[in-house]
Amino acid sequence: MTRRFDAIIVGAGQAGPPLAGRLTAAGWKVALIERHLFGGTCVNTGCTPTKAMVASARAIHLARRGAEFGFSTGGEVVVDMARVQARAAAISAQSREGVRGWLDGMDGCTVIEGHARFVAPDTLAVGDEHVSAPRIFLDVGGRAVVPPLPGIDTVPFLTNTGILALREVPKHLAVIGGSYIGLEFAQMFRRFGARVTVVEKGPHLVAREDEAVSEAVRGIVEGEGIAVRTGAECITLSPHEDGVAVGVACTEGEPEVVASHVLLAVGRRPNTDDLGLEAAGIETDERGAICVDDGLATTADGVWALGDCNGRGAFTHTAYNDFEIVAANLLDGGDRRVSDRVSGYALYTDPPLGRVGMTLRDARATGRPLLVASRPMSRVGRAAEMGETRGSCRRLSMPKPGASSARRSSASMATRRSTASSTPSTPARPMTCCSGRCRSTRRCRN
Ligand SMILES: Cc1cc2nc3c(=O)[nH]c(=O)nc-3n(C[C@H](O)[C@H](O)[C@H](O)COP(=O)(O)OP(=O)(O)OC[C@H]3O[C@@H](n4cnc5c(N)ncnc54)[C@H](O)[C@@H]3O)c2cc1C
Ligand SMILES: NC(=O)c1ccc[n+]([C@@H]2O[C@H](COP(=O)([O-])OP(=O)(O)OC[C@H]3O[C@@H](n4cnc5c(N)ncnc54)[C@H](O)[C@@H]3O)[C@@H](O)[C@H]2O)c1
Repeated sequence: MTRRFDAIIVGAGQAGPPLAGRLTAAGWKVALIERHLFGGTCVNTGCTPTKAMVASARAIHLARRGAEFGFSTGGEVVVDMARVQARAAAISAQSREGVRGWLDGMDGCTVIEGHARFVAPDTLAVGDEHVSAPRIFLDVGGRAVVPPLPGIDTVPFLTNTGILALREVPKHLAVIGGSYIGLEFAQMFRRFGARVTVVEKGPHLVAREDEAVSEAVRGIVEGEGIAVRTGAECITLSPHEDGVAVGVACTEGEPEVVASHVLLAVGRRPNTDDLGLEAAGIETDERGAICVDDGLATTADGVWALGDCNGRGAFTHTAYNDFEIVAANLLDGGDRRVSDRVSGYALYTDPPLGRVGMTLRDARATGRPLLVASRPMSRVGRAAEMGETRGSCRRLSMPKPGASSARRSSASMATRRSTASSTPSTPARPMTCCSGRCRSTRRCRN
């Protein structure tokens, strides 16, 4: 039997539930299919538990700095990892139940639990059942990449999911990958009391940023006692009596790091390999990201892809903004485009790194005149009062072609007040449709 709806949404992550809300409010009959945890990555194994743990780590860090602020805790700060873990899990659970309750109570929304797979362009199978609709929205997210590092099959390792279940502080955590996930976990576990080594194959940490920003971040984490090994292009893993031997012999320094635990934080891949996309004629690029046009339509009529699975952003705020674009275009007669989005980035180390708009490197590459203003946090009065003088803030401005005053600007800052993660809607640089192979460019435009 096939159940018919006006629309089907696959995935209850960051874009699916709000889209269900808008569509049902417009009178559509909607099916929302989720195969695992409501709220998706962000709520269950991403933003929510990690930021809860970042908060524990920061409280612990501040307690250790008590003397500086004028108090004493009467001895060494003792970390109870099981309680840190339980606190984060409870905050996640509350959010997950909130998403589930919202969908269950949504008039016109049918929640179906199970793995969805296309069997025809307008039909998905979920277990023994078939559901069909003229409009289908994919919000299937992604999962941690596990690269074929030599020895990977011979040792235990963690990803962002497994590390959240640790109830004891690792003796020595080796973090492979020095970007968002790697650095957030590296700093929090260092503050929990672990020895931590970050192993990054590129020459810099957080390589999307300007070199000076990357080096400032490196200085901050090294200042807390985290060892950083960059340029580690030939990492090997092998069993060791004390855990895992991580070979980093290709760089200067010790050729091997022996860790009790290894975290892989080397990127994410979209959950598109088991969706039956070929049955609907939906194309993907070489990373498995679904090819979409500027309005997030896929290469199949009546199918859209939102969030991490379309490769056009990998943040909660970009997934949510995808929902806003699709809903505005379908329901409000809008003509919103992904290429109109100014990307905002936030790395929740402490101090956090926030950036909206271009890097200095990209701005310089335009060849246009630039105004650059920067200030170390050590020269900001409020930062000194808060004891938060690490890092700096910077603002870039460039005149619009033909305009006399500086109109476009970007800002990056590593400061306590840079934690906003919303995305402004002023024009940004153009983005390409797909990151690589796209057999059809019918819907792909810059
Ligand atoms: C450790 C970590 C920390 C992060 N921290 C931040 C942060 O601080 N700020 C930020 O902006 N971003 C952060 N992110 C990124 C953020 O979590 C993602 O960008 C966001 O969750 C993407 O939302 P989504 O809706 O695209 O996908 P997801 O949230 O991954 O949701 C996809 C859902 O689809 C379901 N699904 C998949 N396939 C199927 C199928 N075939 N049938 C049925 N259901 C299916 C999945 O079970 C899942 O529930 C973090 C990510 C990680 C891993
Ligand atoms: N604060 C946030 O908003 C936040 C937090 C966590 C995750 N996220 C999202 O999740 C995505 C994934 O994060 P991520 O940090 O895993 O990936 P990433 O793509 O941001 O960075 C991966 C890092 O691993 C390195 N790397 C790749 N292969 C390697 C190898 N074999 N050995 C050593 N290093 C290697 C890369 O050079 C890069 O520095 C991010 O792009 C981001 O969008 C966001």
